[in-house]
Amino acid sequence: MAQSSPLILRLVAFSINAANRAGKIIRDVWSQGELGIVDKGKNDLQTEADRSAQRCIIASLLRQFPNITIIGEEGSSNCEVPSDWLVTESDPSVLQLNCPKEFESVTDKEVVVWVDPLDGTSEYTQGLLEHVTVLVGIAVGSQAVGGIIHQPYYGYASGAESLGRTLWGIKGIGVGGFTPSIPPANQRIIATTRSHSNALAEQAIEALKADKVLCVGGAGHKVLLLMEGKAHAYVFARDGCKRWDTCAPEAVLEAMGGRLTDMRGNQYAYDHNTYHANKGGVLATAKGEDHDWYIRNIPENVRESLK
Ligand SMILES: Nc1ncnc2c1ncn2[C@@H]1O[C@H](COP(=O)(O)O)[C@@H](OP(=O)(O)O)[C@H]1O
Ligand SMILES: [Mg+2]
Ligand SMILES: [Mg+2]
Ligand SMILES: [Mg+2]
Repeated sequence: MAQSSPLILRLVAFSINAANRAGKIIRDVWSQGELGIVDKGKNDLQTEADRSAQRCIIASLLRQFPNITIIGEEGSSNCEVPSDWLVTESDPSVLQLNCPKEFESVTDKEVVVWVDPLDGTSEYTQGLLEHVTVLVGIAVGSQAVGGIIHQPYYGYASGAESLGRTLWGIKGIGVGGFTPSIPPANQRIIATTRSHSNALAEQAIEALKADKVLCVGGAGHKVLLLMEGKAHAYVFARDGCKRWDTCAPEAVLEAMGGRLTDMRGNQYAYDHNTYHANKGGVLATAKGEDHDWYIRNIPENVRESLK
């Protein structure tokens, strides 16, 4: 790995390959058919794919970057992994990028990596495989700066021979791995949960008077819809999402010019001392959308309940 590249570029470049490797593990677990489903709480599923993908990503990252803080959804993991799970290479094109001045001298101590090894677990167990993503978010201080969204089953529905794609973004640089697009004018398409709704979340969707509501799985997948021009906003007006769900999506979306906040317009903090729960809900809007319009039109009682 080019040691001369700034840490933030090395982390994104390496995490692209780690997320790809985790995506292959997710496909292998699915095709072997033994999902090993556990409910961690209430409607909070974990499978062998979540566990193994997390071990792959964290073991690989820790070998390359032993002094950074890593927080993974599936808790502390055994880092003794099969040797073919250990990633050692980085994406060469990201290492060559020009790093924004403000991130040039970021050190290990300032970095937190938030890992969601499989986002959209509920949909994965139901065979809605294109909703699944692998999320690696890189925070500097409290800010989400870099993100990787790997979609292991991209191309599955169209019968593509080679599956998967990896999107990345770095604030101040931009995005890669896909063709950014903005959603159509004069329409409002809202993406929301299909497996974790409640009365509050429904009330918010109702109030926004969408032309179309897309109920789909995964925080990564919903933000992907915003970045490909298929939805204008992602609205999740309840608790339940966590920092590992939003760190990577926030960084990639904002690197492209969109926004991700809680339902009151506040950004989440991603430093190592922060809470994990996104108690204020999730409101993300595509590039060019009026984020504040959505905040103004969320009923006051909903915003008040999500403090
Ligand atoms: N009430 C809840 N309990 C547990 N996890 C929740 C939740 N609400 C949302 N999430 C998590 O937030 C992510 C996006 O949710 P959704 O797909 O419903 O929009 C999913 O991440 P994971 O699949 O990584 O757990 C989901 O499990
Ligand atoms: Mg989960
Ligand atoms: Mg998730
Ligand atoms: Mg997950």
